Amino acid sequence: MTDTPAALPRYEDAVKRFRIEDEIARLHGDPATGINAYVECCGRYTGANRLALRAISAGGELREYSFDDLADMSGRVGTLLKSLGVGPGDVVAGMLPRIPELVALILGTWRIGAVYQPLFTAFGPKAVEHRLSYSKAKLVVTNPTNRGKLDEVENHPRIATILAPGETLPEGDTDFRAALATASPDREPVMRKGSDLFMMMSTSGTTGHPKGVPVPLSALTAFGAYMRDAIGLRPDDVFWNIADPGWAYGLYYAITGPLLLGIATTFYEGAFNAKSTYDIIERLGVTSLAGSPTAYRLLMAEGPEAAARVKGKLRVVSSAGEPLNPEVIRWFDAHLAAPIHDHYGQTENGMMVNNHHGLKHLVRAGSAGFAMPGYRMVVLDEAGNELGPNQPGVLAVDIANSPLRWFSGYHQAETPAIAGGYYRTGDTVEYEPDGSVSFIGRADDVITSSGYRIGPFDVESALIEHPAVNEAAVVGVPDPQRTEIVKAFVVLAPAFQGSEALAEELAQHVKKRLSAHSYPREVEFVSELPKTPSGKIQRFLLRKAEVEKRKAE
Ligand SMILES: CC(C)(COP(=O)(O)OP(=O)(O)OC[C@H]1O[C@@H](n2cnc3c(N)ncnc32)[C@H](O)[C@@H]1OP(=O)(O)O)[C@@H](O)C(=O)NCCC(=O)NCCSC(=O)CC(=O)O
Repeated sequence: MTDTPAALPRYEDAVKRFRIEDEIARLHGDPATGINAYVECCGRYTGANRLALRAISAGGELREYSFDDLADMSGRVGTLLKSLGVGPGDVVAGMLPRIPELVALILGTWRIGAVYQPLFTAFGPKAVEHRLSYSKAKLVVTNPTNRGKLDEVENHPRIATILAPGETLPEGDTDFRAALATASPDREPVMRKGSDLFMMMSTSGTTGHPKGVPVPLSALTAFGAYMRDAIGLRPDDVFWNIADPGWAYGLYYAITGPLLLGIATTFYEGAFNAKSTYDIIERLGVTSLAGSPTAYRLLMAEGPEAAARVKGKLRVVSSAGEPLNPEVIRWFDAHLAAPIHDHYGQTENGMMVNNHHGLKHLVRAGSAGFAMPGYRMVVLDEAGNELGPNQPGVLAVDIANSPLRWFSGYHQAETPAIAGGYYRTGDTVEYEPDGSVSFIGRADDVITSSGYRIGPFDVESALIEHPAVNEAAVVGVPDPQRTEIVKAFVVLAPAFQGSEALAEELAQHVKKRLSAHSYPREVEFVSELPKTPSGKIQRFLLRKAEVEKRKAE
């Protein structure tokens, strides 16, 4: 290790606060007894009629569930999974909206020592097929809205479907609700090691399809630390993280994190809009809100009158997924009287750089924040040397000196981001002498849109499936609402002519086949794409030209 740069004066402090071994020992008495995520997030809070979940249906009906209710439901899920042949280490996938059964499914999966894989409900068959093929999931649990997509997935595993009254069960499926009604709620948790997996996530990179991110049980320590130190969650908070649990921020910190601390979480089944968000904040008296800047910009766009009715209600607001604009910080202060703090993380390792609501000395307005205690974050040059303040480089985790770090490589795929004792995030940053970090951008072609991380290769692959498309290059272009939007440059097959109708058809094709959130909102037809002499598409040239074009407008 080179000298600790001045940027990280709080690093020793961090190591003292969080040693994974100490934390696991604290939670379990003796690490040799093992760990079970259901016990951590539910089992140990039963018997006190303690609130665990407020679930608001799409129609606005509020139902509350205690940890005891979730223990009962997840026990039944565990029994059902066992009867379907699922055992410790097997993967169970869930493609469900934010309904109480989703929490029961996740906890029940963990209870029997199995691994939960989220499938975002906006995914089309192509995105689902890829994820199920590498995870080798033994079962998918879904609902009728999403069930049809699985028919287009080759070699899909067994399916359990959650039916509403009056809906018919597709042939061969297990009726999830009916099976739970008769299953025993008594299910002894299967204890595992800290290095065993309990989630299988996925994330997009520049090249190839999304890769699996295996999450070991030891990550619970990091998830709890984020909730306590960065979100600053308190027992008296009414907490709502609006992120979808189909992705890391939602699964880690809308479900796992609050339940781990024994604090209730909130689900709203309906689609996001500013009005319903204000309604729910007012109705439940939400005091701690988490979500992405796009969601916050949409709240701003609703105007000060809409904000006025919840002004002063929010104690703290946390923002993740994209850099937070200073304008949002000012607006939240003026119209909601709420401190909104920027937090940074990735599916790999979770949140790592934050303005900590719970640690006031680790806040610097306008910056991305400080390394979370438990992580030693550094900035590296291309050769892998640690840089000092005010020098741009790649943000990285010093593996040996970050006790909360848990990511150790992609599922059955190379992980060039881990090398020389560091994990490189792929984000370009620099830091101030006080250790606060400022973001400059991505060091690769990954697109950040509405807080989602979108891999251009996936979108290009979906476009090329369309008969009109010969070649495609996909880049992120700046957008005031969504940070970036996906733009596709398309070279058409000879028999086709570019038109608005064809652009729309291509967008819809990607939306249906790949995912509703990653379709190109702009399509430009071009005669050729810029390439290197070896034939590699130079996306950065397209992006640069777009940025310049937009500046000139
Ligand atoms: C800010 C938002 C609430 C705004 O929601 P919107 O609905 O306006 O827009 P969107 O971008 O989600 O959706 C784009 C399009 O997909 C559609 N769509 C969205 N969800 C859908 C679903 N479940 N089923 C079918 N369609 C769906 C929308 O209607 C919309 O269509 P149309 O365009 O036709 O209107 C949302 O984008 C959001 O929650 N973003 C945060 C994402 C997030 O959690 N990021 C953290 C991940 S960070 C993380 O986990 C780390 C990592 O990434 O590695």
